[in-house]
Amino acid sequence: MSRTCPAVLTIAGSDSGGGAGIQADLHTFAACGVWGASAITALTAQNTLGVLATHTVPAPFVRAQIDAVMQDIHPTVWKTGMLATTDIIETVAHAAAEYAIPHLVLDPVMVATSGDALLEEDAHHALIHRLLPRATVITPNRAEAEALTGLLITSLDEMRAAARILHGIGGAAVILTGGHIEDPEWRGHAVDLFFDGTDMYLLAAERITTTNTHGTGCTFSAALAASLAQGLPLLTAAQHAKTFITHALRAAADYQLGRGHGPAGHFLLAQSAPLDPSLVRVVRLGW
Ligand SMILES: Nc1ncnc2c1ncn2[C@@H]1O[C@H](COP(=O)(O)OP(=O)(O)OP(=O)(O)O)[C@@H](O)[C@H]1O
Ligand SMILES: Cc1ncc(COP(=O)(O)O)c(N)n1
Repeated sequence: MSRTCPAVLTIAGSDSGGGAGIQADLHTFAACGVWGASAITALTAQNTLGVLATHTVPAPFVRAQIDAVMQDIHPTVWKTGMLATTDIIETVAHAAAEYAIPHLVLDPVMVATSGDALLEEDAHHALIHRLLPRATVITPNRAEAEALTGLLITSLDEMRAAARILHGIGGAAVILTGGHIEDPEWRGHAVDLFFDGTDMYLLAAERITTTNTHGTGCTFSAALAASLAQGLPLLTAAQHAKTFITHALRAAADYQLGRGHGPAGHFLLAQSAPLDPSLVRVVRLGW
């Protein structure tokens, strides 16, 4: 008897260096044991030092890729990364509505670690008003949450305020990732904030000392999408994603790939011990 294979569709940009975007997503899906299909929104000529050039895919061709995957492979979870333009955002929002996709993980990619723009300025409005209302969960980092809310976010309290605003905009759950935030009470930890409109939790794990952080946000949200495709509830999926990225950053801490920010070690995970969920502390907060 044949088994169903959990599958995720990532709709994102290609990183020629392999550390972020579509490539990070597919590495992560494979490491998490789910099938990864892809619809590419843009080609970036990129390495660990930065983005040298971008070539955007026309929106109808993004739609053609989505249709080809959906009419045959039927992934139940979509994950979006670099969407580049308003046209592509609107195309993805339409398609998500037409296919009544059960879970959409929206990683609101705007700017690369290197500082290069990955989303047109005038596309922020479409991201908030067209796609966010279709999402199950949005996974902004500090800079993205600041751009979407207008708040300055330097502490856990400000993360909580931003999560409440973001939830209020589109009704999606929020996981505000705190790789670039150091709350004084949580020194030495990388802390993410989870808010689904009912419960607020903090997810904390050791902060790994490494410059190999390229694609960290993509990897976290891809692991989240993979866990949803495997049927885990959202908070459990978030815990798994946090465990996965902590292991992947640990695995990457002592190797060198490129001269800039090297990638997380998705592939090294397969060579080491199984994931240890006790690495992540989950603390319930009032809101
Ligand atoms: N140095 C670190 N040690 C441990 N975990 C980290 C570290 N940096 C980031 N993380 C974790 O990685 C995930 C993504 O975090 P982050 O907020 O850095 O996303 P991002 O800014 O989109 O990533 P990127 O650096 O790729 O742009 C979160 O779970 C965060 O807590
Ligand atoms: C195609 C693509 N998608 C996403 C990112 C963000 O990743 P990071 O913030 O680590 O640069 C990127 N650099 N390139």
